[in-house]
Amino acid sequence: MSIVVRHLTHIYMQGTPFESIALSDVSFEISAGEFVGLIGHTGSGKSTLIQHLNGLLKPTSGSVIIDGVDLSDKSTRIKDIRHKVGLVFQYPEQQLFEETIYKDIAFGPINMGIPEQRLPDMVRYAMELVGLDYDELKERSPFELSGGQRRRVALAGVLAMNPEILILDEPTAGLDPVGREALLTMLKELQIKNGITIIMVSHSMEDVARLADRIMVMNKGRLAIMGKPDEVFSKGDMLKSMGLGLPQITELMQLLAQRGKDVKISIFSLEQAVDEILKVWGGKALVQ
Ligand SMILES: Nc1ncnc2c1ncn2[C@@H]1O[C@H](COP(=O)(O)OP(=O)(O)OP(=O)(O)O)[C@@H](O)[C@H]1O
Repeated sequence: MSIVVRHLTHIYMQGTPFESIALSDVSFEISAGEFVGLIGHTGSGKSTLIQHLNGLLKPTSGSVIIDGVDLSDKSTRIKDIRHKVGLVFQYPEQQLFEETIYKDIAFGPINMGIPEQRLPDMVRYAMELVGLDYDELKERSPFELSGGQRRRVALAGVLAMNPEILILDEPTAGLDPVGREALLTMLKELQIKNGITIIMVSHSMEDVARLADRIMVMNKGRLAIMGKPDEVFSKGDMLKSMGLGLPQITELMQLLAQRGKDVKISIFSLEQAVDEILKVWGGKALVQ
């Protein structure tokens, strides 16, 4: 399911003294099955942008076309779009409210009018996708779980509606390192195994560099750069001028290159860096 955004502008409180241009002439396309990282300094327009992708916000001008359907067309049923495009806000676990995990995850499908006999299979499927054991957990209260597990329940609630596009606003915020890693691995698997298109807002250059096929960089309401991680992170000075940095491991490789070492600089993970360093130094100890 493709996403096409054309000349999208969004002005909050237009015509008042509080008017604020949050998005200005933003255009891009995302293909089905891509993992896109969305980065940008605070206030650059990321949240405003993602809320347009499932019709939660309406463009001041320009268009958003999901799978060939223009969300601004009068005939478009926004409810249908919301089932196809799952939006996971920051700290989604704060919106859990049912007494059991089962009821919380079934809430969306019930609202969609899914017949009751199909619900157990849908809830089981969604829980399996996020690595939660259906039989063990379905009757438990979400409030007995750890923060990371609660977030998985919230995510399962969105996945139960079988979205083709999943948009997440800083999904790892507030999780410990183990919880972060597990969640990111799970998202990558959702893309690879289930073919779900993923757009992930993140403040972590490391995470987007490692996971995203392409990265969008927002700056002051405009789409400043969109490209593969190596294209985006080759523009270090431009990123710096927007208050952003490079993944630390990329920076390390660039420093080695600047000091005359013949290393590849488009390196985004520790594993890649170790391989590259061992290749260049022939497996010998680096410090002798
Ligand atoms: N509901 C609103 N009413 C008025 N202005 C808003 C509203 N929401 C956002 N803005 C303004 O729009 C601009 C873009 O905000 P937005 O929340 O989209 O940025 P962001 O990149 O998601 O920021 P952050 O990283 O802090 O979440 C900012 O100048 C912000 O102050």
